[in-house]
Amino acid sequence: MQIKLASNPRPTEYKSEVRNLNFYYGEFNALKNINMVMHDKQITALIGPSGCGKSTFLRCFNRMHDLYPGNRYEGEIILYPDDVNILSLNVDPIEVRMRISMVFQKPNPFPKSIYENVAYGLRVRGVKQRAVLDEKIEEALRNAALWDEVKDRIHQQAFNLSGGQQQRLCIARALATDPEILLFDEPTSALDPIATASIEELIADLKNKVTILIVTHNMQQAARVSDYTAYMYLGELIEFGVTDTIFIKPKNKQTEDYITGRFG
Ligand SMILES: Nc1ncnc2c1ncn2[C@@H]1O[C@H](COP(=O)(O)OP(=O)(O)OP(=O)(O)O)[C@@H](O)[C@H]1O
Repeated sequence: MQIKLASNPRPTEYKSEVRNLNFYYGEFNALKNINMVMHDKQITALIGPSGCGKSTFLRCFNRMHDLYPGNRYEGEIILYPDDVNILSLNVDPIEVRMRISMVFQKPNPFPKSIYENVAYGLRVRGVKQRAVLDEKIEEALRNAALWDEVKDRIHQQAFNLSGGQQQRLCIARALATDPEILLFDEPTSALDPIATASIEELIADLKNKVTILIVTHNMQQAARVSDYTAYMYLGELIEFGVTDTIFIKPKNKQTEDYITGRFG
């Protein structure tokens, strides 16, 4: 369906704008004509029943699908302020992934020290000076609310950390290279309630620094952390709007049925 955007859109308020996006796994049309905006330094949640296309949509933003043959995009994902269509064949997916980082469902640190995990992306970008690395790593760990817990054992194996700490380490790793957008694919589904609460708190704090798109199965989580919510069903974007409106007074019956647990 066509989503009506603000009548006088001011792109400076947007970090990204999705225009007529279709995505195909081979012949299968997994995303159908999606139109949506992402507001700058705000949190947008993607919700909807299993298989509706949330992860597929999220993965378009860092061109993850390019890694597999037979996948095809149509339409545009515009990144502001420079107005670049990140799906364009002229745009290098590696460039896109420098600007748009992803945190996965299960914490996936590398089999390296805490320090080297966070240093990884910086080293790929050619940062060599020890003082610069030290400074950037401390900043990223502080921003991921992990510094105080690890500062005395920063050269120890990342696998020694708890699940929640490992996920915060993955967030620090993603933050170290100063991305403009952070993508989260169900970042707390493998964590206990206490670790989940600390990650949610962290995500809420991060929006001062970065624009966030988060896929979650957990509607309470979407309601707690996000500013905007998109409800998807069978590859379509059914409704998009301010989170409070979507949860309290959705316009679409399908959204309402899902939110109230009558469906899905
Ligand atoms: N690699 C693939 N090849 C073919 N079809 C796929 C592939 N990955 C996902 N799909 C299909 O695309 C549709 C959307 O899947 P997707 O994983 O994006 O949904 P989702 O909303 O994230 O689901 P969940 O909440 O269960 O993780 C589903 O019908 C799924 O079966």
